[in-house]
Amino acid sequence: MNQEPLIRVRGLTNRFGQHSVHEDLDLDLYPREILGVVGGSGTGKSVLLRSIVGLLQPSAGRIEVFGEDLQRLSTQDRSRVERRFGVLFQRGALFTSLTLQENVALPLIEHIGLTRADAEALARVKLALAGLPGESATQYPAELSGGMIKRAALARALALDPEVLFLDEPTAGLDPIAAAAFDRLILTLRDALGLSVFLVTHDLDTLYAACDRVAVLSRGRVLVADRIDVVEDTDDAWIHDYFHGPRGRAAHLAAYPAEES
Ligand SMILES: Nc1ncnc2c1ncn2[C@@H]1O[C@H](COP(=O)(O)OP(=O)(O)OP(=O)(O)O)[C@@H](O)[C@H]1O
Repeated sequence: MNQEPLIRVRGLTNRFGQHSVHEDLDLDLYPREILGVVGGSGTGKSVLLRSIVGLLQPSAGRIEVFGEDLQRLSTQDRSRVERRFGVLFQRGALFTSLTLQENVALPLIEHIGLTRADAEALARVKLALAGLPGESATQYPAELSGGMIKRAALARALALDPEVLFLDEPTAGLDPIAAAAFDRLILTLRDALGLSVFLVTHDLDTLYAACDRVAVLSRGRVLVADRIDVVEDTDDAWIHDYFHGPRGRAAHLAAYPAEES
């Protein structure tokens, strides 16, 4: 890509005691791209996400975001940078005792100081943006399907108009139809809002349907980060098993039906 990356990770190292998760890891996220991050269980996908969004202090390395080195910033400047991120965590984490519009309004009240009425009005816009019907605004998470909860969590991640969206396994636990609809929503939001998306996933269909590039984590580093056709052809045992196993082949054929013979 001949653009400057929005996020540049260099030499990232993360260790927990004797356990090394990342060793000298490099990765870039470019403007308006959807980057899928995959790898076996425990390869450090979530730890990488948490390092970038500032929830985890890396053992070593540099993370530049919007041209600024996160580690060199004051706490105040860091939170200014981190406000430009929207994060959807693996377990959705909505407050069960709040309605959807109250959940989404919360960051608007806390971070921007909107009045409750204004925040809830804006929250309803965000819920609509995430594809939820108007009546869902006054519902509680327990009243909703898994797919709707994911959409509500996405609406909350979008509350502060982020430039970069971090999604940790957004389609986990969704049925295939809801998962495919969520993939389309991510694409639509990227196109409409010009977002860049860092998407940790195990979902092969999401990789084919939504991602511009795929980064594979293995043995503490990024083994390859490229278009999916290049990644598929990378000579590595895990990549071979993942992309050329039965599920991988099915996802590939769904994306390229003309190849079916
Ligand atoms: N705070 C922590 N303290 C100690 N070890 C940790 C901590 N956070 C993560 N780890 C370890 O780091 C490794 C990578 O964890 P991580 O959650 O990033 O994996 P992952 O690739 O996202 O896995 P999965 O696909 O199963 O979600 C794991 O071995 C995990 O136990």
